[in-house]
Amino acid sequence: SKRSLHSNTEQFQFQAEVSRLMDIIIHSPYSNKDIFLWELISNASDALYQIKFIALTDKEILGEGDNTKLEILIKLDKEKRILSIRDRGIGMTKEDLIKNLGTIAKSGTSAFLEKMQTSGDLNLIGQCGVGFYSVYLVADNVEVISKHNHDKQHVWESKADGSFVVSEDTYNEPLGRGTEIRLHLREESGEYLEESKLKELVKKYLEFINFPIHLLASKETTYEWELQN
Ligand SMILES: COC(=O)c1c(O)cc(O)c(Cl)c1CCC(=O)Nc1cc(O)c(OC)cc1O
Repeated sequence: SKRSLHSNTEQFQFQAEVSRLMDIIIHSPYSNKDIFLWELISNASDALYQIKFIALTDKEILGEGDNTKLEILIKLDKEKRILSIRDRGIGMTKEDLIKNLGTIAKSGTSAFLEKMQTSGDLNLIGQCGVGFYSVYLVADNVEVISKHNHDKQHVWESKADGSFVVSEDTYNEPLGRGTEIRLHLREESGEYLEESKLKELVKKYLEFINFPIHLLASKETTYEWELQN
């Protein structure tokens, strides 16, 4: 197999429920795939709230410089067809990556899976904290890079064969703190590399998000929205 780009790579199997959920999502006739962006932006917002809450009593936890900027960055890389959503939230340790993205330990998830299988209503997905998996509506390969204050930076990557790998990240730029989701978009999902589409979607969600969102459309162009609230 392809030599891994990272050092000490470990391979894991998705929990059975996760594989089933991914199959439902990948094969869902679901027309409105836009929900993946909402799920990622709201996960980023949750992670930013978590670090902001801890910082109320522990000022040092934010570090200094860029690490103190509680914001969400969306980057479009048209050449590589990668859409990435980055936050400086609390981030995840290696164990968090394995637990949070490999198992759906949430209670009632299997009941939810049944309901969604029949109703096909993917909008429910955010209810059980499994909104992350909506990325498979638009991406065939997903990398999650994360840096938590209590661990080194790691990268999680899902494989087409239903497994995933977690490695120490000796390759990507240091995040400082937080998580970056890198979506290798499917052939038919190129619309999510268009600035106009992203601007329209981000504007729609802005009223629900209490952190700045920056869209880095290309090396030259960055869009910043002042907070609506
Ligand atoms: C801490 O959350 C994150 O680092 C994070 C983020 O900043 C942006 C994202 O798009 C995502 Cl997906 C995450 C991870 C969120 C997550 O999956 N949390 C999570 C999931 C679980 O199944 C769980 O059950 C034990 C606990 C979780 O925190």
